[in-house]
Amino acid sequence: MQQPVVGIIMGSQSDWPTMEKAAEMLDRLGVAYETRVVSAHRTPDLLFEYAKTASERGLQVIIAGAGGAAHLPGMVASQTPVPVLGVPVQSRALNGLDSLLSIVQMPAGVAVGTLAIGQAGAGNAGLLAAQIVGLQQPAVREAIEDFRRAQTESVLAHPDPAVS
Ligand SMILES: Nc1c(C(=O)O)ncn1[C@@H]1O[C@H](COP(=O)(O)O)[C@@H](O)[C@H]1O
Repeated sequence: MQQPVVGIIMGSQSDWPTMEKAAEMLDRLGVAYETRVVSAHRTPDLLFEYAKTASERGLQVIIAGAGGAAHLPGMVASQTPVPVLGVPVQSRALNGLDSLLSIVQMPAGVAVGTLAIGQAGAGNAGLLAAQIVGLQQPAVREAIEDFRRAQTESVLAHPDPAVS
């Protein structure tokens, strides 16, 4: 098995239906990844250990998804030089607006690249992670170009909606 270069982490097992979209994208683009449940609130020691060892373990990007009081991406970013992409998971109470604001409003000096709420954001986090990894892996760059070509062809294959 290939050494993972992307870490997909999430605050709870309940985030997996969202975060699996990131995994699916990485599978499609041929990028090796690992998945873990890590929570700033419920498993703080594990969070610190995960973030502090990420770089030496070969991770090049971390995708962190969390919902509600979503402190996970920011806390991970504070403990590693590896770039962190944050995915706001859609919460039941506030539809993910709470998650989005928690992740996007980082203080200056600690960066998290924030994606859109929910599955679309998770898929795009996978794509963006692959683009970062692709800077050093030509095969991944080619897979991204193939993906884009297929996407364009699929849009063009559908007829335009009729105007009545
Ligand atoms: N936001 C966080 C963090 C964190 O930021 O560390 N840990 C768990 N959670 C979030 O709590 C929500 C509910 O979790 P449960 O479904 O386990 O109750 C999840 O969306 C998770 O990401």
